[in-house]
Amino acid sequence: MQMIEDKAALYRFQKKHLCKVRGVGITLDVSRMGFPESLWTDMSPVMRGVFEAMDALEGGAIANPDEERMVGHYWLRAPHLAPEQSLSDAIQQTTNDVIAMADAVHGKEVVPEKAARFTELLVIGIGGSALGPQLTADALAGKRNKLNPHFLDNTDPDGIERTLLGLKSKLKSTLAVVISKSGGTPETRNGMLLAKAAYEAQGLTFAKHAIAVTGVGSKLDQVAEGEGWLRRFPMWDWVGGRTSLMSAVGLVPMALQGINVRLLLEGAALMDEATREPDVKKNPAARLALMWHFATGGKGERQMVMLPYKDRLVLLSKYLQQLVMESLGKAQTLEGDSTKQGITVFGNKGSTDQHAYVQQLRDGLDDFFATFVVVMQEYATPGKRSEVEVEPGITAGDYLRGFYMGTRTALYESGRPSMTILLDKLDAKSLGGLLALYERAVGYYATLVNINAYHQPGVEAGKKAAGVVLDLQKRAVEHLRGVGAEGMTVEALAEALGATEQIEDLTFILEGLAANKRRVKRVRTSTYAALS
Ligand SMILES: O=P(O)(O)OC[C@H]1O[C@](O)(CO)[C@@H](O)[C@@H]1O
Repeated sequence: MQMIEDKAALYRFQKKHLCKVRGVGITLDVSRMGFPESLWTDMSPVMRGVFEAMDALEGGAIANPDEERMVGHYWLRAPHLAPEQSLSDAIQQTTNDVIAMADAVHGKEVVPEKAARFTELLVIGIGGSALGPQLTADALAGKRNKLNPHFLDNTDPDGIERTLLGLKSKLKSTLAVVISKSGGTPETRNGMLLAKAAYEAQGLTFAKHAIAVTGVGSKLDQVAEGEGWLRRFPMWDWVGGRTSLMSAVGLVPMALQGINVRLLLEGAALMDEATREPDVKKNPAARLALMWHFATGGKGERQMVMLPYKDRLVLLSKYLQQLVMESLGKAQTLEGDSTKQGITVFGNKGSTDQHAYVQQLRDGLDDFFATFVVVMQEYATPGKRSEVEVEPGITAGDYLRGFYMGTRTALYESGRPSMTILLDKLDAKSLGGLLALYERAVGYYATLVNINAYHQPGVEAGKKAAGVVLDLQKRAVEHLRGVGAEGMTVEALAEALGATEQIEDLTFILEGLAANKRRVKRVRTSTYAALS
């Protein structure tokens, strides 16, 4: 990495290369990335093609060729840019409907079956249908939420039970929002069915407490319609799960919690305007993508370590993990040639990480670049508290900024690249801007390395394989039922089911059922029988 030893020269370099988006209060500082000054000019011709591809995408091209879909998340915050009037109308109508619905819930026009008002919000979804709402719920929570958010984002029965038990006496005043673009994701379906059972166990009708966000006509949509749920909001095939926060997927939970969704959309729209700038030096998303490209050699050679110095942003790295890794982790170029692409993302929060993995970042493997996310204003309303001084003239917040600066310097001194994203303050507008910045940087980077950022074929492979395993379980249990108390060895069972190649899976299935005292017991080593 190209270092600038002289502090005054480094300061001049930093000032020269700062990129500010004033309307959203976000500044990108790439001065510690160790790049040559010629990079912007060298990459400008390549970036022209990248900008053209983005223009085409925003204009409604089939930018996701494998799924033959348009890619329209930028229209969600600028509906007038959608390529068809019907799409603009649908976006505007949905946003208005979501806000009106949340107002009706807050104003007690929509009330639960057996309680005076809704006070809790149970969001059921996974991946792109959970990570954004989880991030915003934590980052933008007010002193008092209009509805308090809770999440079911897995098919772990213990995790689900824990959340539902936590809600127990409040379930009657809990509004469940089930979110699934496809409407067929098993984890979400399972969470919904377990939640439904909990409502019913308390004599409550789930439908009178439930809202669906899903594709029109999906399995979930049919269930919601058939059972007469409170509301259904649409999700469109031209919005990817990992970029769906600004569709009904994110707007419904955010609006119900009491977050100003219009401000979030405004921040994203402002960032979109700034990142459409064709001059690389003035375009923060282009700079970000180029920094990733420079740092990783365009081959993912370094990992992206996210270090937000803000507790409220602790979920940012999880959110970006999906956005970046599901988008960029690809095996084929756009032409179908073999490649191995991706950038590994991890992180937690500063300065907490100082006491965990920063030791390795400073002294160990040189295989990453750090991204510090720093929020200048400590509280939403500065100057309104009498601050505790932890040392004469020094507060906890001073320490937080001090640790950021200290860690940045320590990394630089050991030749480790880092960049900083500085937020003037954290609110719906700046968070909308920050997420829009990453969305576009991911899009630009994908074009730089010539891949489709908008599909996820690898995930589908795992889902199919899980389906095969569950089918094997059903057949195994059925067969053991006909065998009697003496049971069968796993080898004999595999033979009988014509599944000798799946004997490892079969063993794990039987062990899992026996461990949970469900349907199967182990009678001897490697021998199982059906539970009577
Ligand atoms: O919203 P859905 O269709 O339930 O999908 C949830 C998530 O599953 C994925 O397809 C990956 O399994 C993500 O891309 C998506 O965000």
